[in-house]
Amino acid sequence: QDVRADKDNGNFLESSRMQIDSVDHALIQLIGRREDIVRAIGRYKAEKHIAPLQKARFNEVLEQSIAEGKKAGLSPEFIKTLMNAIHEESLRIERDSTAY
Ligand SMILES: C=C(O[C@@H]1C=C(C(=O)O)C=C[C@H]1O)C(=O)O
Repeated sequence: QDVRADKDNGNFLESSRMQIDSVDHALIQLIGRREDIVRAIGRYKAEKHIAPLQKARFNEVLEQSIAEGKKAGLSPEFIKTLMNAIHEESLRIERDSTAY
């Protein structure tokens, strides 16, 4: 059962959840911005006949993200899961971009 207003006298939960909603909003906007760039790369690659998947580049992205995650107290396993999910979406978008 979810804890709501009755047990949240100082509104700690409510205000913390508002902060989470705001961070989530920013997170989604940022991922959208990232994928806009990917879409442009996808169009460029289609024109030049370059494959969407670039393993060496993605490994670089992964390593950089794992290092950044470490500074932010996030586990390498979590960063790998997160970045792999984002990368999957990138590849989907790039394959779509060839249609434009
Ligand atoms: C965006 C690119 O295309 C793909 C997507 C990547 C990403 O989302 O970071 C990285 C490498 C590629 O597999 C790229 O080649 O840079």
